[in-house]
Amino acid sequence: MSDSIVVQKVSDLMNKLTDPMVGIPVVIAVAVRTALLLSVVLPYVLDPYGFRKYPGPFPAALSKLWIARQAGNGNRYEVVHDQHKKHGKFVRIAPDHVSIADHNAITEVYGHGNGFIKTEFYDAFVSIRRGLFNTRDRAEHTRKRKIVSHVFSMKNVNSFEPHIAAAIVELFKQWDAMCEKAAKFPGVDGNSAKGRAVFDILNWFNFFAFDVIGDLAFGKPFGMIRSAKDIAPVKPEGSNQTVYLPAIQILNERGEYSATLGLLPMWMRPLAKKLPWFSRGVKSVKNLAGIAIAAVGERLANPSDRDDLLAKLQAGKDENGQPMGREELTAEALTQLIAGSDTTSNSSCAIIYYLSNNPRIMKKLQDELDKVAEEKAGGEEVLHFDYEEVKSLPYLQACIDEALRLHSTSAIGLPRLVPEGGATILGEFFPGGTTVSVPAYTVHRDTSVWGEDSEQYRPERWFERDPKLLQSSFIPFSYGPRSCVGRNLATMELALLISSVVHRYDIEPLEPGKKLPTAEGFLRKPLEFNVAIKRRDV
Ligand code: HEM
Repeated sequence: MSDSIVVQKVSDLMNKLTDPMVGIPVVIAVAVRTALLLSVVLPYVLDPYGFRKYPGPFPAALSKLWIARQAGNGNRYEVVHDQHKKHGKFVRIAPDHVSIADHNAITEVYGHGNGFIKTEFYDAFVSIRRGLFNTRDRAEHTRKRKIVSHVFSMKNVNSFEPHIAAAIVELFKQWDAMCEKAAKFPGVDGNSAKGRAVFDILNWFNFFAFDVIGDLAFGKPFGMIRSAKDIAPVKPEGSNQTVYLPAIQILNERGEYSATLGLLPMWMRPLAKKLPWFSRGVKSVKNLAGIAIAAVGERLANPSDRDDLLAKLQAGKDENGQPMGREELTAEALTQLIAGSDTTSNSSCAIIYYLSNNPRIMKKLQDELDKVAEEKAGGEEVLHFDYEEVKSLPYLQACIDEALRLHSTSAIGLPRLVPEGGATILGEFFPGGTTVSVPAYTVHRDTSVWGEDSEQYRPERWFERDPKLLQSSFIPFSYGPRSCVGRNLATMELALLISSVVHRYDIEPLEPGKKLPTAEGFLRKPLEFNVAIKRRDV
């Protein structure tokens, strides 16, 4: 696009934006318009990063507001994906940000020792104080990561298994009761008439994930499965009173708010927080912190000899032998709650969505699990599996991975700052201080890696294609020094929950073939998934 057309387009835009300034002295209106115009057009025309050559939506080249708007609409991953389909592997999604949809860029952007750090996008996620997830400083991150990665070593994670198993037992008590009721009192409509219990399985997976992380990170489950309610004790910052609030809803609101705020220029953020939509988000951030303050406070006031994540965080020491203080401990426990709850429940929901919509695959997985159950109990009832029994089942793992690939709860390109001196990625030079990202949703659909049917849910592809290539293109937990520290725990939780659910219940979608409705904050979240279930005859 020629520079004069750009100036004209932007000028029209600015005129529209500043129209309401009726009544403001003409001189001021003109000055404001000119300042806005120059701040947007000059960088475009001067092209200091050499980014004008990259295709993408025109407003994205002018201002960060374009990408912030996509995030606010809840489908940034999809809009960026469509741009890549249209333009290829490089797309400019903000004046200083290029999205690179190529698996070969993953190690270059996210790998160890490359010097790329998290951008100021992550500042919008800070509450109480910086935790492992939103710390940007490299030295501070290394210090925290040393303490926390020890907590999630395979040996430690194995000691968490009884807490997960207890939550599965609790969940099945509720589901069994609903199944029994539905079988005894078949309803008049299609599914309950068949003696199936009908419910939104996403809700239950949320209750499950919150109870597990509450149990591990705060010393006891929130009791959501038992009460079948989204409710948790909260001590708002600066208050001594405990109130009860919907934690899952608060977490969702906070994710949407932070993921949008983080895309606005720094100077705009304090102003944006005054707008009604954002001010609700500010409240959610405070309330979420209040959950950690209440829970950690209670645990510290009543020390226990429990062997859980909080105990291990308390015992953890940095390289100087220093443990974390109370505030840091609370912030890290909060980080685990945020990072380890709806990531797991969204993924569990997506896995069951794909399995129940593909009866052939579900049956094949059930056959694999029935064999294990037979070996374990010789025909007696198996309430749930142990990790040792399911961790190496090839088809189970392929079913889980295939759903993580397609759903990608972390779907956006996680933004990283190019280090001083710049970097060359896939032959293209990116100056220091610019932002690059590799979008998981798009990389997970690359037909040259996953096959022409990459949009299909087909676990068999994991046995047919080059395993090295697939693994190097599979980033549900990201990659490198900032990849998911809780991956071992998440892998165990998913394997235990999915194997046990699929073995015990026959699950049908209430509306077969219906697209899973999603909305994206920081994560791509399913909105609901209604199923009709009954106990299997096993
Ligand atoms: C299926 C479940 C999960 C998925 C898909 C997932 C995915 C991810 C991804 C993509 C990142 C990188 C985020 C970024 O760079 O912005 C991440 C980081 C992180 N995850 Fe997970 N996660 C899961 C479960 C968990 C669990 C169970 C925990 C802990 C209880 C956890 C704790 C963390 C933490 C603390 C970080 C920040 C690590 C750092 O910056 O050093 N995650 N996770």
